[in-house]
Amino acid sequence: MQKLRITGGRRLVGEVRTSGAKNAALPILAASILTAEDLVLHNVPDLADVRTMLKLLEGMGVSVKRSGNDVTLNAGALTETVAPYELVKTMRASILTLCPLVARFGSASVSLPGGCAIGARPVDQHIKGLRKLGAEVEIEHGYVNAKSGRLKGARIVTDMVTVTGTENLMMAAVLAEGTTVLENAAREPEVVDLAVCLNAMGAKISGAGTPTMVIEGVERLHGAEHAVIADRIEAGSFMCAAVATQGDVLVTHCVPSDMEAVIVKLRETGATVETGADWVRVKMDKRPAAVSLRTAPHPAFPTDMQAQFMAVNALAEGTAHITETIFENRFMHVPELARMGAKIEIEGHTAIVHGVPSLSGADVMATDLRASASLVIAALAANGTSTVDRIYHLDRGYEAMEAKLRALGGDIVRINE
Ligand SMILES: CC(=O)N[C@H]1[C@@H](OP(=O)(O)OP(=O)(O)OC[C@H]2O[C@@H](n3ccc(=O)[nH]c3=O)[C@H](O)[C@@H]2O)O[C@H](CO)[C@@H](O)[C@@H]1O
Ligand SMILES: C=C(OP(=O)(O)O)C(=O)O
Repeated sequence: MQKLRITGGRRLVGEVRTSGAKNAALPILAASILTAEDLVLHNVPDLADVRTMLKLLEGMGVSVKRSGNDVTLNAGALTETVAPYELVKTMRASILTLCPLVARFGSASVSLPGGCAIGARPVDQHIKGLRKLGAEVEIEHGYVNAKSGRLKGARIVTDMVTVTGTENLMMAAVLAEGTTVLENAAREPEVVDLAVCLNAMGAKISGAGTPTMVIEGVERLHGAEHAVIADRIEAGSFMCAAVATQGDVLVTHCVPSDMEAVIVKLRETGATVETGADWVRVKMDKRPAAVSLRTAPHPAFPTDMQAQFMAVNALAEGTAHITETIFENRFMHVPELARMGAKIEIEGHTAIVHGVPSLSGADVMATDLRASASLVIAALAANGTSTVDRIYHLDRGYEAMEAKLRALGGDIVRINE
């Protein structure tokens, strides 16, 4: 089992390049199903989840050529419209193959992803929306089985803002007959990136990035070339690490305007945050001030940055209230941070973090993707050595994280134990 061994107490200083966004790359890879022509993608991060999505698509008959961060997909010979449980259970984003399969082939059988460590994560809104577009959808033996002729445009209002739901339904609507209006659509930059890619493939989507998207269906999509946007969560994780270690880090190749809520909170810690067109520099020369926050859909503070900010608050001066409104069980990092000396109480959806002057290195266990990042940040700032176990969670979503942190001066190595 691989672990990270981290000896804390070193300021992170230097420059780090942001990778492509996992949460944009995965839906865009699934969009390759929508055309028989080549989809040429750049800036695709090398992550466990990306490898899983490519394996899933290859299993369906999609041809995949990969060279570094460039991937060319061709679904011209796709013959299999089943997403099996064995792959889906390792990556929820597999559900994103459902709507493109139904839209282009009129049938799909995709394993239900089920819950995961952070919450129940149902997909009822995807199913409801797909039915509204005219598909027959049944749940049988743990699979979502869908059938339809050509889908028909409709007005769909989701009960809540759902990122994957918006993405899936966009991919159904692009090939439907007539116009679809998606109300209460997610506004995340990754949703916008998918829309940009789909429009490059010939789709007619307007309003991406607003709560109302209008999608005029077309008969077919064609090939396209697209570069995946920067990973705002990876960039934000490095920014938190800079604050926690009282460092000075220039994060390049990112989109500061996609990270406004995070940048506001970083400034509240007392850090100096400068931004340019595609970079953010975070400088910190003192113990951070405690910063309260509440997660909510974009453009509010992202749930995917909650755990990393918890690590900063664990070391802060004062008490912070962190309220998680998206997932019912996204505080699994709390008991692990406590092993490092953090003082955190949980009351319902809120974690009350009483900052301590220093954390101490300990053996801790990652429970999910962003919890892993939180533990790494805490360990980089702690006195002494920590080991972070179960880093396969981290490898799902961070490209070369330990190499990037080492280049900033962090004492971090991957060990096999
Ligand atoms: C709005 C939001 O912040 N979404 C986050 C969510 O996206 P992800 O797409 O995984 O989750 P959704 O946005 O779909 O879910 C938002 C909320 O709606 C609920 N829901 C969703 C779909 C559905 O059919 N039924 C239903 O009840 C979920 O349980 C959750 O409480 O997790 C990702 C990974 O951490 C984050 O990158 C996204 O920022
Ligand atoms: C939890 C995450 O991913 P997923 O939705 O793939 O589980 C995440 O990106 O933080």
